[in-house]
Amino acid sequence: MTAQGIVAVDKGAPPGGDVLLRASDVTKHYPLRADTLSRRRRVLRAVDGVSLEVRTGETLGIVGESGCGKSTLGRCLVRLTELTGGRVEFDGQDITTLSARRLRPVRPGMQLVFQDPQASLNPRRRAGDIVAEPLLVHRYGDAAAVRRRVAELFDVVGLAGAHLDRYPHEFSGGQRQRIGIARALATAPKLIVADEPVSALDVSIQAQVLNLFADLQEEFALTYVFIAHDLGVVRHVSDRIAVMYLGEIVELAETEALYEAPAHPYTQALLSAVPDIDDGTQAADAPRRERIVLTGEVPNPVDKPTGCPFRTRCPYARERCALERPRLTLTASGRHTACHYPLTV
Ligand SMILES: Nc1ncnc2c1ncn2[C@@H]1O[C@H](COP(=O)(O)OP(=O)(O)OP(=O)(O)O)[C@@H](O)[C@H]1O
Repeated sequence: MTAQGIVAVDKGAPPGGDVLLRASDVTKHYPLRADTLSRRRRVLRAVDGVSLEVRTGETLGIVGESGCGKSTLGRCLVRLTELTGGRVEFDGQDITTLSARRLRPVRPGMQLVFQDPQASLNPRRRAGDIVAEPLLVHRYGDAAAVRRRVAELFDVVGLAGAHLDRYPHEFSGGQRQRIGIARALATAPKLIVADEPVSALDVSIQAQVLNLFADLQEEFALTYVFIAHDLGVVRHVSDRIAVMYLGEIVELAETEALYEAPAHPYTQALLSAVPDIDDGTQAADAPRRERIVLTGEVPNPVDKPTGCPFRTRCPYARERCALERPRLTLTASGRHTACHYPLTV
């Protein structure tokens, strides 16, 4: 157990499986009302040119401060949000522009678990009906088969014996999230995008739900995209981590490499704000991180800085950073970073 009560999951080397999900230059821009004076159409760049791959069986963590576009990206990846540009391939199929009818057989394979089980479960529906819904939508079988499957799913998420005819408010927060997970598992997905699945829960419950995610991954060979703002949480579940800032990925690396030697100044600053967690693996004389306090506000995604999006807060910014947008590129140490002057090469 760590100081946070989270059992450290040894993920070992990231599975070198096939690519299950590939995002290429994904953008999601929200148009704002036209400015009456200039008549300029302004857009909010929630996701701004994201490319990434998720391999079968791995967990890709996505971290970043509130508003950086994590949820929007997660929804784009499973096409719950229409993309403004770019492309998403899932299981070898380009799903970017599939019609609702053509998307229907693809949907069971990719599911979303939401942050707030209170808000994402219909309060007027019984727990059993909530979990049965995707089975009915995707015509799983007759009523008896659906009932059996629902009972099996409750068992799988650790709610064996729970009253299926109770309403969400009759369950605890952790139990409600287990119901959300059971609903996501109902259609036997390959991919689960979990959007801050534990941030609404007490710390002691967080550990249990994170361990459930780990067990389910092993049992059902699941692939996860795990979105969180909490770097401590994401470290314990992820094989690789993508760090987002203002709608862009600024660094993508294997978890330990990222924590040991961040290449992007933003990652370095984020990590420096995380208290060192004693999970028994650190040497007693291991150096402590120096806290880097970023000055200035996160810029508005409507008026992003020219060049590097982070340059207005970057302690190392130089002239080139204002002129040229750095692309996410592979460095010699095997990580991807979008920085003209990475800290680790
Ligand atoms: N439907 C929408 N219409 C307009 N703007 C939106 C919409 N959804 C999100 N945004 C904006 O897009 C940006 C990214 O939001 P998003 O929720 O994806 O970020 P996030 O990193 O998940 O933040 P949080 O952790 O707070 O949920 C924000 O500036 C947000 O205000």
